[in-house]
Amino acid sequence: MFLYCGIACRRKFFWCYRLLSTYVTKTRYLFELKEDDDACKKAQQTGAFYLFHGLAPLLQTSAHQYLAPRHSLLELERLLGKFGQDAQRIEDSVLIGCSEQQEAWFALDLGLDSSFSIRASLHKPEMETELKGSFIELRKALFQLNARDASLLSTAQALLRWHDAHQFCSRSGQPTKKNVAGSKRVCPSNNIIYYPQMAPVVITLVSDGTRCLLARQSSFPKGMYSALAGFCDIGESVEETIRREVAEEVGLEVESLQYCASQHWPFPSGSLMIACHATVKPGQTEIQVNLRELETAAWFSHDEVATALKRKGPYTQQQNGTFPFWLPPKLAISHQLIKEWVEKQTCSSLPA
Ligand SMILES: NC(=O)C1=CN([C@@H]2O[C@H](COP(=O)(O)OP(=O)(O)OC[C@H]3O[C@@H](n4cnc5c(N)ncnc54)[C@H](O)[C@@H]3O)[C@@H](O)[C@H]2O)C=CC1
Ligand SMILES: [Mg+2]
Repeated sequence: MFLYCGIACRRKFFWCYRLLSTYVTKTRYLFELKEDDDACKKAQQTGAFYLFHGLAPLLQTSAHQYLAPRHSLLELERLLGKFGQDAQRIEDSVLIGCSEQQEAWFALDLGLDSSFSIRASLHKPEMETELKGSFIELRKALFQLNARDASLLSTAQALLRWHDAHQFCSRSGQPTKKNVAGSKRVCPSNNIIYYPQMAPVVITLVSDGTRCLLARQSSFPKGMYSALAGFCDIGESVEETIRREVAEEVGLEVESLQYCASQHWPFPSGSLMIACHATVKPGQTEIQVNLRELETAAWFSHDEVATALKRKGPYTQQQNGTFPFWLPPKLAISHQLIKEWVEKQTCSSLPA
């Protein structure tokens, strides 16, 4: 969809009109809100707020799914007033996106202590009743949200967590101040700017040509296997991380690395998951599991993996005491990576 629109430029009275897509318009609007505190404050007047409590989003249940309700500034001010909290607390909110009609979306945590309100966490049950919802841990709810809400709430949680953990300048020890959008914090005593950070993680599906290697950490739900994942060490390229992680975790050497996709992942504190395929070097298929990192790892055939992709939960214990072999749900990037491998294998086995 294309429309005519005006983009407010820094220089007063200078407007340029040209054909821009809705996406570009939206992107430029968000950029403006991050750069201009007054514009962002104005956007809060007509904007909508996603609420959190102790980093758990407010959710409502609807037909086996969770919905994330939004509240206007007026509703939020009323709520804070009712619970004896200062409306200044709204200054803790962070910008997380906007609609195509340029309604700005913010996230606010009502449970974290802030300079505007301490001991806020006391009101959680009463707030849930008032808001007709529950504050549910994101880890439990993520896969029962639609893709848009999952992405917005993941961003919001990572950003709220980052602000909560970066209240002070690591050089001067003085309190830092966030800009209105929450895209940075500044130390007033030395002007050091802190930007929200995320940790790059590589997730790799290793193949030997016909089988793929899947592994379990003891913290995974019973029966679930996934591709190998690991944080990038400082100074490493993505390719170096893949080679090191595969060697560390399963004792194999890989080559023919191929990028698949990426995804923001809010756990443990905001990661950029970079998904890749890799092939083991010829003759290197014997797995040596690093038990400090993994519970187990094994090679799986195309048919085993294709069947597991189609399997639907709940994955309950079977009569023989074991759990069925299953794979991460659709929203997880590992699912996409494994699905892509299955599709490639299917194509390559078709007669030419
Ligand atoms: N979205 C998805 O489909 C999947 C996501 N993951 C995520 O990938 C991430 C990395 O996987 P792991 O196998 O746990 O990594 P890993 O193999 O690097 O091992 C984790 C260890 O790395 C160290 N570490 C180094 N840098 C770290 C950092 N910035 N933050 C935290 N720990 C750091 C810690 O000692 C930690 O115990 C996890 O957060 C996990 O949630 C894992 C599998 C699937
Ligand atoms: Mg790992």
